[in-house]
Amino acid sequence: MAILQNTDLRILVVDDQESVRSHLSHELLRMGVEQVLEAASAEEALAAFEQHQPDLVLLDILMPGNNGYWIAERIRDLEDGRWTPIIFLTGMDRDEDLWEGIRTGGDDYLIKPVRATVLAAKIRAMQRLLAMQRRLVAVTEELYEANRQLNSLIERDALTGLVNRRGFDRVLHEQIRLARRESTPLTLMMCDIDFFKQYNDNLGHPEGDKCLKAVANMLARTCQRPGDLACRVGGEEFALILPNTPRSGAMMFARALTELLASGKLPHPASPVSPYVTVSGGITTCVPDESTTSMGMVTRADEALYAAKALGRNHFFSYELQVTAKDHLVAQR
Ligand SMILES: Nc1nc2c(ncn2[C@@H]2O[C@H](COP(=O)(O)OP(=O)(O)OP(=O)(O)O)[C@@H](O)[C@H]2O)c(=O)[nH]1
Repeated sequence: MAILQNTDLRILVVDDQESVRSHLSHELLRMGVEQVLEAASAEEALAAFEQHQPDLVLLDILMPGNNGYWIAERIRDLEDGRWTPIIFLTGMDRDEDLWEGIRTGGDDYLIKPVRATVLAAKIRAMQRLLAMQRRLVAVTEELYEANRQLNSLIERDALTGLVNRRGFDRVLHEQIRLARRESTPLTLMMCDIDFFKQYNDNLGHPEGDKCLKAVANMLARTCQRPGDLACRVGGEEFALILPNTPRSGAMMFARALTELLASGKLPHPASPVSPYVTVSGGITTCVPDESTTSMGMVTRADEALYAAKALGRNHFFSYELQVTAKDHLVAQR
């Protein structure tokens, strides 16, 4: 009669004696175990363990070659965050043997001959522990995923969907470290919608929100490489973190953004500089060294943005560019 319930259990029986293995297999199947695997040596046991990942192992101790203690230790090494119950089934009845069995990784220790009901009870107890352990793993994974989602929400701007100031601070810090380690150029671009106050005053706050979303969308579209990141760092202020981007690349980026905005033709009836929405941008590029900080880069980009505004807005400005680009890009020094 099947005395074990819900036994989709796969059990590995390790014993060098064929008669013991087949007797145990027969008993286990009679109890209701779904599948029994047999191994006659340490090598066979480990191969079967790796290939079939049994739910439980019944392990003899005295065998030619490596013994059961050795197998238990290897099994514990092979488990990667998992836990497989191991029950020793042996004729060795000294307390020291039992101690060694538990020490090397066994979870229980039974002395042969073992009555079927006792074995079934022990397996049942292990099944319960196994179910708890699996639930714990599942809950840990759920928690990890929930935490990941929470973190990404915390770093997201609700209106535009871009990374917010908090995420910007973290990523910029990380990218400075990375660029310093790899000696690669890092570009930071701070952008600001021109005369946005007038936009709001003229068309109303809801339209202002739509405009912010549209500009955010364009910024995100301009970020084409996987490392590029568009962020909303303030009301109508955006930042772009562009790893591995030298000054020439920063200039191309600014041009692409300006062209995208120009083609978008978002009406801005209150703007003194254009009938359409424009942005100004401050750019800084460097190969970070020990003295480079997030705050230093942001300050430098902000100063460049201020200069771009002073030049009449609808400009990108960098203190570090060597050449003057046509139209909207201005370089100095
Ligand atoms: N619609 C909307 N407006 C916002 C939001 N956050 C900030 N603003 C507005 O953005 C405007 C920013 O104004 P200013 O800092 O004077 O900037 P500006 O008018 O663009 O001037 P310049 O940058 O010098 O061209 C303010 O009117 C804010 O109310 C938002 O989430 N939605």
